[in-house]
Amino acid sequence: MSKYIMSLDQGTTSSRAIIFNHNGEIVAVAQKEFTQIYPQAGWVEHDPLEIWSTQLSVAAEVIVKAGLSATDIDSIGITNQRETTVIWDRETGQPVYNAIVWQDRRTSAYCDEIKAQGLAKKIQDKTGLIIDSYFSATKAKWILENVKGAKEKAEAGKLAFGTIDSWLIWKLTGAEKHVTDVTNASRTMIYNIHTLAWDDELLDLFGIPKSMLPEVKSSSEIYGETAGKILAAKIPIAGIAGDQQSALFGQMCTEVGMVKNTYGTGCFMLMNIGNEPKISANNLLTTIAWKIKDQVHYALEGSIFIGGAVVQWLRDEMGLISKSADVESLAQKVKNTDGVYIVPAFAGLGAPHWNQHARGTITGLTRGTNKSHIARAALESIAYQTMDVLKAMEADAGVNIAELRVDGGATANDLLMQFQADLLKSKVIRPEITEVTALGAAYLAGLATGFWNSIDEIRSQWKIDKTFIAEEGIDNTERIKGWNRAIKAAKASAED
Ligand SMILES: Nc1ncnc2c1ncn2[C@@H]1O[C@H](COP(=O)(O)OP(=O)(O)O)[C@@H](O)[C@H]1O
Ligand SMILES: O=P(O)(O)OC[C@H](O)CO
Repeated sequence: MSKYIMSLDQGTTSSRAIIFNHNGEIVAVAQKEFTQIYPQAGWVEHDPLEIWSTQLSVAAEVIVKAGLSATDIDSIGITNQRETTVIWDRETGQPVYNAIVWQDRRTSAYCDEIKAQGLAKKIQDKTGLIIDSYFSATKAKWILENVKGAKEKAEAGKLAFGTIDSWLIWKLTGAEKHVTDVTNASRTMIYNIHTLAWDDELLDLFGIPKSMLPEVKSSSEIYGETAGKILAAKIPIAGIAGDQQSALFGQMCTEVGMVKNTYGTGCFMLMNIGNEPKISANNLLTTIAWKIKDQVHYALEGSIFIGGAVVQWLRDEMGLISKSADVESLAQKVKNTDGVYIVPAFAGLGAPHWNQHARGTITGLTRGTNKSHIARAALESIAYQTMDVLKAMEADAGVNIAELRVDGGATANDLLMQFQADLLKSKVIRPEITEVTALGAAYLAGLATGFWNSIDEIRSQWKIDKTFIAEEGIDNTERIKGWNRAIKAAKASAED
């Protein structure tokens, strides 16, 4: 029996490949960043061919790094940045346009239009989603309407639509398989999460021909195998999940009520809500967590567009730090922000505010404000946004969330994690393996091939690195007031 699983983690800023052993431990990692394309304000694109070439090269590299050969790999799990939309020509395999990234806001005005037509409830009831340019449907519509000849070709069945998982599998299988899984489909705004089918009425609304769409599969099954010489052996592809759902699974939030928050470029909090797709009354999304065999699990999700990216902004645009990790020591030089708040609404505000036009805002500046206050306010903004989502989730679920499992790059920051625990008054639990996104997809693949026999077998692999507990006696009333004032200011620019 082969002893390893390879996870391909295609993220917003980099393509990664990680090899895990049977104990769920990391054997090797390879990573490549790729180009972010900003054609105009609010637009974000990726070159699908660069996504493919970086992903393929890290897959080959990680096998060598681990000292293995392709035949040692039992199967591949794929996890990906979600919503990002690729449309390609079935015959030539060439994308007809760059991938339009989840952060891209070009379809905001159209989204406002369909909201004004009163479609919000219908769309949320069917898809679990809140109308926003974040999701794939309006991005696909934009490509079909703005790329010359695309609409006609699509109608003639010559084009294929896919989220990044579909695109990678199409490439990995040598144009054999055009598939996706339920988790990715549930981010498109054209997939009915109750009937588990593409929704004809919504396809009509967005002008997307059904013939373009991938076949929707479960998250854990053998979809196909790598073609020819792509990886020096034919390896089954056996797991797919959008990266946030994959992290929920990798965190082993397999019981109803368990919650994780991933602190990466954005922050994404998901709660397992079991087998019924409860629609949020508090501006959260309902999404599919995974489907294993015939069992569908749903999740409530709060998506925050700018999380760790506010630290990148301090580094790249403000020049206050030279590497992300330096934000902690800079912020630690002051005891508090002295009343300064940053609302990093650089791409509007996601959950629970859903304001496409809000702008990033700094409030509370005084003559004495220095770099450290700004660094601290930037870090705290990640925690405050998380608090807003958690409160909405508690209201929806009617429970007190006493424990939050955390992962992602910014969880390395102890100052942030402690502040988060203080603010939420919940336990913030960081596991030993923070690469849970990749691990989740590896588990899904390994469960399909029999590499692992059951969820019970893998549950014990999840281990705590550190638990952050709120300091006793902290009163958050004043600082939360200040945050709410700052949020108002960020929204005010949209009202004008
Ligand atoms: N020590 C740190 N403190 C705060 N943020 C950090 C730290 N280290 C990394 N980050 C942030 O974490 C993000 C990267 O996390 P990662 O999980 O790799 O994200 P993604 O998968 O979205 O690319 C970056 O936005 C970076 O600024
Ligand atoms: O690539 P990440 O980790 O920033 O995740 C992006 C999310 O999937 C967007 O919904």
